[in-house]
Amino acid sequence: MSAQREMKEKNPWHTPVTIIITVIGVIAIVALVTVAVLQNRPFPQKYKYGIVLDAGSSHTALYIYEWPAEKDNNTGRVEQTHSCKILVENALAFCPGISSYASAPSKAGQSLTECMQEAVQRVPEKRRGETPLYLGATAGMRLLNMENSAASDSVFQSVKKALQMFPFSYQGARILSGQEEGAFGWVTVNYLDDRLKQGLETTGALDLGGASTQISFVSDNYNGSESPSNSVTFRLYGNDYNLYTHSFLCYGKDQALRMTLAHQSQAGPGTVLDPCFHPGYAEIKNYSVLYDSPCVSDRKPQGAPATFNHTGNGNFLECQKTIKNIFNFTDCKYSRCSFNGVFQPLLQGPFGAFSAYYFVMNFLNLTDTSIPLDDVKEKLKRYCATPWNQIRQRHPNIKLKYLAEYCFSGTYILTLLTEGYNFTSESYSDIKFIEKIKGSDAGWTLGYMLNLTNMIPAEAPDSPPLPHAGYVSIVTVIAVLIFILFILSLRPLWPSCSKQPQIV
Ligand SMILES: Nc1ccn([C@@H]2O[C@H](COP(=O)(O)OP(=O)(O)OP(=O)(O)O)[C@@H](O)[C@H]2O)c(=O)n1
Ligand SMILES: [Ca+2]
Repeated sequence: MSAQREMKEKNPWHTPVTIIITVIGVIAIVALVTVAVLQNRPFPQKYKYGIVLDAGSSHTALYIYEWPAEKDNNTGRVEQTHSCKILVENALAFCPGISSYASAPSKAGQSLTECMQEAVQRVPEKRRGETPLYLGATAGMRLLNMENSAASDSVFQSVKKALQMFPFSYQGARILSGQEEGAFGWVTVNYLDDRLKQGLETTGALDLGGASTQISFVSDNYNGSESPSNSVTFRLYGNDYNLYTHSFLCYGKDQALRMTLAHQSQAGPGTVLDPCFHPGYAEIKNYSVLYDSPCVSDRKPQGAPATFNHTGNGNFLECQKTIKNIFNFTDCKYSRCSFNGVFQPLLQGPFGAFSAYYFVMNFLNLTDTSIPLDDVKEKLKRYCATPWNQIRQRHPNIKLKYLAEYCFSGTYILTLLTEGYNFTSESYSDIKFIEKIKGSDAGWTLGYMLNLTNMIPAEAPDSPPLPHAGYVSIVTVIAVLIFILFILSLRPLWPSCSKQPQIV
């Protein structure tokens, strides 16, 4: 025992100096790591907000987006946090967009109030003043503007007045061009999929609205020289994109239905036996309502009675034949065309098909594009041939107007994709019917806001060479190494083996 005590007494590690040095070393390392952690600690998340109103032909919807305040310019992080559908029903329009207020413009502004009040609740008070608010109108207002520009101006006046009453930073209300609508839909899809930031192959965008439809994609054999009006170029995160885009006005599903019906009603006044509606479907419809659109107004039959009897006979193949009549496949002055003499390069890459593409195919249980196209047609054939009273019984909760049109809409979608845009049995499986991507709705609104707020930089943003955790780990390792080196440097003071006392 006494030998042990003697050894302890002689051990230089137990001298006050080495103990003090060790304690100071440990304190220094702890202090260094604490400073590194605190200094680089991520700030508590603060968010910024942006609001976009999508004034479509058949409805208006409000979207709120948010992103971390300190990442304004670094993107990849803007997300939709809330959406609100403006629900108004009046006798004239089933679920009207702002263009249906042409005869009572003041109501257009009023119709937005409820969703705007919701937006006020959703955006924290101190952020409201800096939150940009945009309204973009699409094909419904394009058509109204063509038909009656004074009425279109009054609708915008009413909408502007209403929006300016709210505590946001109002940035304007305007009609988007078809090109913008197509291009921003493409930006949204690729942004949400993180394809732009990583420079990955992009996804094409297919948008089917009520009054227009857009197709946008990047094709290696398109540089914009053939048909420059279809070209949109972007530089995003250091990559150049040459996008092909086209918007077909009047080829949204509601206007396409009007055109198809107008074509059929030209056969003679009275009854229209429509293969795109179920057997047993019969409704008296008004000619003036059918022809109340610039898409069909020039075809209005002269001296026709006020109404016609719209009856269905549910025949997919006949329906497809009838729908083909609204496309012109003969005139093309380019190397290749989709339809109506519009240039379209070779289809390329995967496609995301959203809005009515999704609503309709989802209802019909046909969103799975791994099902061969022939089987999809077979299913639709059976669906169209199902009697109207059975369809009504099967879907008691779906509004009759929507329900009656799904056979037409499904057939129109397949016709547009295969005959119009030239998707084949093989390339059909490149299409994905989508509603949302990572919680945000697919559509032009997000791309529009990202563009107007300059939130997608042209060049790849500089990022710190190391992430926070990496930085802290490296500082810790270096500090520990320095400490070990220091201990090693005290080696001469270590007790040597030869001096070890013998225990007997
Ligand atoms: N659950 C839903 C919602 C909408 N629709 C229909 O889908 C079509 C397109 O809707 P939407 O994409 O909302 O069109 P808009 O944006 O209003 O029209 P546009 O883009 O042409 O201005 C409309 O015929 C609408 O009646 C549908 O069948 N089922
Ligand atoms: Ca739309």
